[in-house]
Amino acid sequence: MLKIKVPATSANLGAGFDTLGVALNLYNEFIVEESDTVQIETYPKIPEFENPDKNLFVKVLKKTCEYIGNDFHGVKLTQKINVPVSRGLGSSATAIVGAIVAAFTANKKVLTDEEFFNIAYQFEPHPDNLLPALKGGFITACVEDKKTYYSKIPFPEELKFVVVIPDFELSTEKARKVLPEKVSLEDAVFNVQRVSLLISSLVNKDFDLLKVAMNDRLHEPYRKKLIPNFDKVVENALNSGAVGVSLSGAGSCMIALAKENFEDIGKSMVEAFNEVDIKAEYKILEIDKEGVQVEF
Ligand SMILES: Nc1ncnc2c1ncn2[C@@H]1O[C@H](COP(=O)(O)OP(=O)(O)OP(=O)(O)O)[C@@H](O)[C@H]1O
Ligand SMILES: N[C@@H](CCO)C(=O)O
Repeated sequence: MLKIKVPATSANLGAGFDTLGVALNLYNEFIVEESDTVQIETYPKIPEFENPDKNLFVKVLKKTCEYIGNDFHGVKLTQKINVPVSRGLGSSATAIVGAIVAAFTANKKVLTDEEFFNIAYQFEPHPDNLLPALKGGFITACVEDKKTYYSKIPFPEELKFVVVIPDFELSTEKARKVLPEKVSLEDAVFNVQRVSLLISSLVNKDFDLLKVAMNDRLHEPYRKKLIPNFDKVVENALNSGAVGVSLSGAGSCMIALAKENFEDIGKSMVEAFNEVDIKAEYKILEIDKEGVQVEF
């Protein structure tokens, strides 16, 4: 029996589109036991996830066994799901990372980064979610000539994340379809300037710069049409003391960075969604430094 615990992630942080990601202390747990058939239980119950042909964890587990060269006979999988699904908190990355690590651990194989990406990218081509889920912490990544390069960035202990979770799903697929194929040089420069400032202001603890540094022109202007009252959520969070706010991943969650007033910020973001008749809840989270954890 293996117990795999994988953290939620928040990709982008505004200007770091497809580049930056952070692991959060909210976890999905996957309990993996030997079986000759595929049996899946989810807590809370999500019938779609109990379908052996559709479950992402099982698909990745099968593919990884094939990659390793072992026949896949079945699995008894128990999922304890705490990461909201299709909300921009890396739920798919938890399943992909969990399954790859489970298969390598069960087969007593060492997982290299290259092997990890070879398998993981067949399911999700976004290192900004995959890497924090695997390694923990705050990570910047890029892919060049099919190779992934990444580096961990120290994250200031002073900051916490206030995440507002609206009561509607937004798949990454849908949120990518609204993006333009080309952007202007002006918008590209806008983001290069801000993502550089974002990293520097976090490392140097110049938190007053984050409000500007998290601004983005590559994805949020297009995606905010899918998030009712987006601007008001941002405004309320900043007025309640957040130092920066962005969409989390591809949405629908939004995430505020703050040193204090966490409850007020969370309530104010929920209120903005409630104004347009959308139920929402908030969570106050911290960075997860460890990434995926395995218990035998
Ligand atoms: N615990 C899980 N078990 C099996 N499949 C899952 C699980 N969690 C998520 N998935 C799969 O991942 C899909 C959601 O992935 P999607 O990339 O759209 O959103 P996300 O990962 O939550 O958000 P983002 O990528 O923006 O952070 C679900 O529809 C489901 O197919
Ligand atoms: N960087 C990705 C993360 C979602 O997987 C996006 O924003 O589409």
